[in-house]
Amino acid sequence: MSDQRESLVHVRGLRKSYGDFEAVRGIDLDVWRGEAFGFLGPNGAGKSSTMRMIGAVSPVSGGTLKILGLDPAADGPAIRARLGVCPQDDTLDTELTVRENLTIYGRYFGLSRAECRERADELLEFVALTEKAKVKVDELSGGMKRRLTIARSLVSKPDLLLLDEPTTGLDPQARHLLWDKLFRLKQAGVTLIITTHYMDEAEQLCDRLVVMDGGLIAAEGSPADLIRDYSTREVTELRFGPDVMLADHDALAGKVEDLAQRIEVLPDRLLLYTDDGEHAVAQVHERGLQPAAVLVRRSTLEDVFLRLTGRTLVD
Ligand SMILES: Nc1ncnc2c1ncn2[C@@H]1O[C@H](COP(=O)(O)OP(=O)(O)OP(=O)(O)O)[C@@H](O)[C@H]1O
Repeated sequence: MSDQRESLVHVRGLRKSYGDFEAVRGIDLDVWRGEAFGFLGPNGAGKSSTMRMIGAVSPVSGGTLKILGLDPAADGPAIRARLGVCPQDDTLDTELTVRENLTIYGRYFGLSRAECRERADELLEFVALTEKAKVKVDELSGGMKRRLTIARSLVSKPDLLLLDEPTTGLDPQARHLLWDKLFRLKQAGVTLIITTHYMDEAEQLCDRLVVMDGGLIAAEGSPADLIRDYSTREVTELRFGPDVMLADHDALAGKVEDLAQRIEVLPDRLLLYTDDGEHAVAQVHERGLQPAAVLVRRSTLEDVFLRLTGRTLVD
């Protein structure tokens, strides 16, 4: 059967070096039209380096990269004209009003003044900033600035939108509002590529993602696939005070390890990976263990990451 999907970003053996240091060490992936694709990984994993190469603003050190079917070494300007980019740091013009930030960008993309005004109004409404149109950017909250940056990246009606850690530094309410906007864009058919070190963000937004660590891809799949392949249905957390854990680390782990398919020992908790959390809890009590708190929860991408790398995502 032939593959009907259109690869907007085609990556094979991609590498990025800074001097002697290799930040991206040979990765393979495809981003298909219409999906929301995520790069999940801790600080320094190589997500931004990969994103900058996909944005055609940082040269490739090795391997193959095609963006919208074009080679960034030869067709950088043509690629950049067709992408929307929302960088990690806000790069808005603080001297200008909210609206002017959009209209100026429209002019840059060759829209007429009337088209710029129309597009700016449409986008301000989409990101819920119509009431702030005449305000200077300096006066906006962090969440509003992020929404304006996203609006700006949409001025040229791109097929592919790159978002580098879109919600880092935002409060929970601002994050949820932004997720809602990104979700609507996805529904409208915009292909999204998102880097994040928040597992909940990856779970909420991404159809498919790669877990990156140390410049390599540790795993790839949908959030549900990754959880199925690399974790159990449930996780039982046994929380202890730090003093107990430090003193009885191995002894505690030894008392419960046969109850689970896998256990993880964290500074304040033991994690028991089993499909039946309630059963594990009953056994723990039967064995006379007295954790300060017990929690049975479903597995998340954080558990996948811990399994793959032995580390938590946000240390
Ligand atoms: N311009 C540069 N020169 C030298 N080293 C760099 C440069 N940019 C990134 N690095 C290094 O490359 C590694 C990967 O960085 P990168 O920013 O791609 O990771 P990341 O996964 O995006 O992390 P973060 O979440 O912190 O942005 C890090 O060790 C970083 O210090």
